[in-house]
Amino acid sequence: MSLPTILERILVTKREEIAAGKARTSASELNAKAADLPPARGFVAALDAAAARGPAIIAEVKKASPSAGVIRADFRPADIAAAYERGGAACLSVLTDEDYFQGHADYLAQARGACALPVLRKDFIIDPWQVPESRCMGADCILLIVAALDDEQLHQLFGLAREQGMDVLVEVHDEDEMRRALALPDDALLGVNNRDLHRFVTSLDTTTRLQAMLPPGRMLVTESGIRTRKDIAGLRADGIDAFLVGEAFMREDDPGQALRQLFFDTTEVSE
Ligand SMILES: O=C(O)c1ccccc1NCC(=O)[C@H](O)[C@H](O)COP(=O)(O)O
Repeated sequence: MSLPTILERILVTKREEIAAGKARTSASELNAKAADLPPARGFVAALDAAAARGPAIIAEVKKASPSAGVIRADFRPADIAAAYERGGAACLSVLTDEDYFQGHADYLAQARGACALPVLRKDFIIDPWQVPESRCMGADCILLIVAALDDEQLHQLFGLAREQGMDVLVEVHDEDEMRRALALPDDALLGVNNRDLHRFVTSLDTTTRLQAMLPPGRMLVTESGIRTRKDIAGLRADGIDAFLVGEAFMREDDPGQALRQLFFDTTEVSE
């Protein structure tokens, strides 16, 4: 019998966390609270606007990960968000999972409160209860990981998020998942995660391979393992407009400056 993947382990914990959350706050309470909130910031609109000028960057606020352990010990989400905005990010991604990423719902609120950028809640959304929960946290966009959902759940969660005014980043790892994602309405933002969830290794070729399945002109976000200007030049040459980057920024003293240098500095560097 093969060992469970990290995703399978995360989902076991997530189901327990959701059950505990539901015992504290009902879906109807969350829905009532969400109905009183101001409109979400347009996540896809911000990416589209940025992509019209150059690469569109989703900059991730990430303290730790299962593959890397603690990435940034001095972790101040508000300062990081402000730095990312100065550095030219189009949007933010904030990890809210506590057990595997040392994230927190408060980090999303702190990051969003420190800038004007739309914010993705990067977590493992598998239950309808988490949709208004995300909206109440301040999320402008949620992540749906195709590998974690059957088709019925995928379409249901997508529809609920759109009803609540949030955008949705739909993440795939392979051809079969991409086919399933393409069956969603066209306003689904598609992302390819380059990280293999069995071995943790990242391969940017995954993006190149799966991008070939998209209709021309459809935006694709490449996620994970983007570290160098050479990586970016290769993906740009393949027509990729949108990049989700965490670790490469978070290991630097000034993550915003790191973003600017990696994506927008025109000075030559040898890599
Ligand atoms: O980062 C991990 O170790 C990880 C493990 C299992 C599931 C998801 C994981 N990461 C979430 C992400 O998708 C990344 O945080 C995001 O794409 C940024 O990646 P990177 O630039 O490599 O930090």
